[in-house]
Amino acid sequence: MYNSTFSTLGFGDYQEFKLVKSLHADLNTLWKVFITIFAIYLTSKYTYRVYFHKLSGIPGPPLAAASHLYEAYLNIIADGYFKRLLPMHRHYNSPVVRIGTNHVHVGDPQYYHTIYNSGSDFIKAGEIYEKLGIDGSMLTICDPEEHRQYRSIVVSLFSRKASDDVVPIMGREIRKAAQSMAGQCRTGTHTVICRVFRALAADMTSQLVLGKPLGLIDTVGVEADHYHDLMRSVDAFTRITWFRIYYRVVNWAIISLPTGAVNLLQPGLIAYRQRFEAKLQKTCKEFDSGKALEGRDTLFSLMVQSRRKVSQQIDSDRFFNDVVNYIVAGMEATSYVLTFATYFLLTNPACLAKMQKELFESQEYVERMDHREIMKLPYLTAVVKESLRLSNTVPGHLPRIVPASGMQIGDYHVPGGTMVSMVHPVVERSEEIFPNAHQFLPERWTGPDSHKLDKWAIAFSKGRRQCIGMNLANIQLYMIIAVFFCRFEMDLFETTAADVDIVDQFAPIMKAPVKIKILKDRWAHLYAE
Ligand code: HEM
Repeated sequence: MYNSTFSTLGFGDYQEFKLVKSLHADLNTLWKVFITIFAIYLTSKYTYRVYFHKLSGIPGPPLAAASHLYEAYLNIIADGYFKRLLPMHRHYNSPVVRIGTNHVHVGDPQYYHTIYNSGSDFIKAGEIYEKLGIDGSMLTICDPEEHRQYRSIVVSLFSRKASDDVVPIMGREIRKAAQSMAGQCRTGTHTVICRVFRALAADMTSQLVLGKPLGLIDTVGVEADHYHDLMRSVDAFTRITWFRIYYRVVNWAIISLPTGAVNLLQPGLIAYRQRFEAKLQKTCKEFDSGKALEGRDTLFSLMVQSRRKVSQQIDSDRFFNDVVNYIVAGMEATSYVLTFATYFLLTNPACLAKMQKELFESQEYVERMDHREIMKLPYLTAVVKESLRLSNTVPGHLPRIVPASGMQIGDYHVPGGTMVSMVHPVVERSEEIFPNAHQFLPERWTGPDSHKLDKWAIAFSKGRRQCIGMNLANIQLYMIIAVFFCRFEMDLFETTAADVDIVDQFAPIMKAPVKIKILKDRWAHLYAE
């Protein structure tokens, strides 16, 4: 009878019921043991990291010291860890705070040059840079000797002279962009200005690095929203940058994606890759057959010539990552500063009027796009410097590793091997260095003592790891601001201060795009058809 009862319950007989019951009890016990061990493990880890770790004497939020999840939450879900850092220094009243298990942040500008200047022994932190998913790109090379060798191969591409040589093509491209915006002026439509700047900057970077513009500017005015595939791809890439950094599996998963999925997520990227690979192969073949490489140097020719022996293979994945890094760094950083400059000028009519007066008085140079003369204009120079200062182009930490001897910060000794960072606003928003630091005041760069501030102009970073594209970026900033503001009377369109607040995706992303309307084309008569 018992057995029939057990069989109605789904068991063969009483013995089987007992067996399953004891198994169930064993599993329950096992589960409890597992949870207890796990809780002990977490508690000891927490206790060790917060109270006994070599950085435990440095103030900071205990959760940040205990786990990377604190930082991951703020970077992935909230607006970005960088927004919490300056308040943290105030809260703990300390020049150094512990912001991760093995990571401190310095909040006193006097240490900036120790960490980032030439001659500094603070090397880039591989823990962050090597996880960006762009292995082989200059930005991610952390070993100082490897970086020195690589940079010496390509540095001539980015010299002031090489950047000057790009100016005639830059002038042509700026004219094209301005013409398409003039068209919008006639139809009364608004422009998402960062997309025009992104197109210009991507084309200029590829002209400098690859010897030819990618042609993005030709789509401005053709595509209604100017949202080129390359921009979509870059946006898709940056959206997951923090996931890549914290969870390696994401990088692995992306590499393993089938072509169709990559095309969907990052439109056009595979086509670019094929194009660059074909060009690289062609350059290799030409060089290997003893043919002299013609024309101006490009990344292709320099990389091919730098191989230790003829026919040595170039790792195409790493080469492609390097190309992508140049284009993305050039496109995003430059367009971002230009967008901010536009916003600052359109919300500060007195500064705009002062700059325009100077531009109108030099209109012949601006029309001719004579960059040497344009770059001498004092108020425009001040506008460029102030826009660079306030736009916080690299919101992330720029982490470095403290050398073996350690570092003294105020009363605290930071041991060698610790990751140390300093976000740019520590310097760029310092009231001691830049009084009324949150205001857009180009005048601060024009006074008799203003040259002393140049030491604190750090938007491109300093030292050996300073931005290699600085010359090109500067020329673009001057030329584009000069031409657009001399030619057009513009106004913001449905754009507020909240829109230009930024989210840190390793690159800064504005909460909403800056939109403008062109009210008047002052040069319409020059370009009348
Ligand atoms: C206004 C525009 C720009 C700003 C504010 C800017 C800013 C910076 C900063 C702060 C760094 C240091 C990053 C770090 O230490 O992790 C950097 C590095 C770099 N930038 Fe730029 N950048 C700009 C434009 C460009 C352009 C136009 C290019 C390419 C042509 C470029 C290519 C690079 C590269 C390759 C690096 C890595 C250099 C190295 O590690 O040696 N950037 N940039």
